[in-house]
Amino acid sequence: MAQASTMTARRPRVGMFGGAFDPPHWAHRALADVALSQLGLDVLHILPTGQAWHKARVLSPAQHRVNMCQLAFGDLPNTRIDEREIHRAGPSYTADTLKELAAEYPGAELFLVLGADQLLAFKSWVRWPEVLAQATLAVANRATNIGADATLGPQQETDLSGVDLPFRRLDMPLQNISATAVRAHLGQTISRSDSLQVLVPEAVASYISLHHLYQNPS
Ligand SMILES: Nc1ncnc2c1ncn2[C@@H]1O[C@H](COP(=O)(O)OP(=O)(O)OP(=O)(O)O)[C@@H](O)[C@H]1O
Ligand SMILES: O=C(O)c1ccc[n+]([C@@H]2O[C@H](COP(=O)([O-])O)[C@@H](O)[C@H]2O)c1
Repeated sequence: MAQASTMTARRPRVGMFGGAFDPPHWAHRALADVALSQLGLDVLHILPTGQAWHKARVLSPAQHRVNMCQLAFGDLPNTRIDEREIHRAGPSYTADTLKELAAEYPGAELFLVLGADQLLAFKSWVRWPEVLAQATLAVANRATNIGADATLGPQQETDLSGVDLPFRRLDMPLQNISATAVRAHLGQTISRSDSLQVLVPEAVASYISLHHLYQNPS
């Protein structure tokens, strides 16, 4: 009689990393990179947000953000730029996206990659318990000065000790960059493109310059 195998197959590991990516910057790329290696992902879906119900400003046209994501992340292994939230009608809810990914990868282990600021806001997300039931939160720390202040002053880690949610930490040196600071920099600096490369990958900087993006900061 054949013996039942004691070996269990490894479940595929699928990551989801969503963002406005307006524009994608070096910290986004670093976060995708550490997620791939530290979580041992088989695939990482990068999802530019369609309608960001939680953001006050109007996002740049989706096609620009998708194109910049291709330039920022396209050469990372096992990475897919996933446009589904852009094509979905209505606000982008992560619970919907994870439900779809779970159906597309039956039996897979799902990871949601995010920064510390979004972990602190997590209980404001729509159907957040559903998100938690579907995926492991994988969180990189972020400096406390974010937004337009991101590149200023000394860096201090966000205190996550009071978070009463299960999450896994990603080990990433603090990257003092935000998209808000990139947009502010572009709106204010006279000789812009040279210094931009410390904030965004070179190909993204060239794209921004070619398409005259972010000339009026918001
Ligand atoms: N410097 C950073 N360190 C760690 N995580 C980050 C950093 N910047 C962005 N993230 C994370 O990347 C994801 C997408 O972020 P998003 O596209 O909103 O960029 P942002 O820089 O926060 O943008 P904005 O300044 O326009 O709000 C979020 O989970 C966010 O926490
Ligand atoms: O589903 C929600 O209600 C929800 C609320 C806030 C943020 N998110 C998602 O979290 C990701 C990061 O958000 P942001 O604002 O940092 O770009 C992005 O994929 C958003 O769609 C999702």
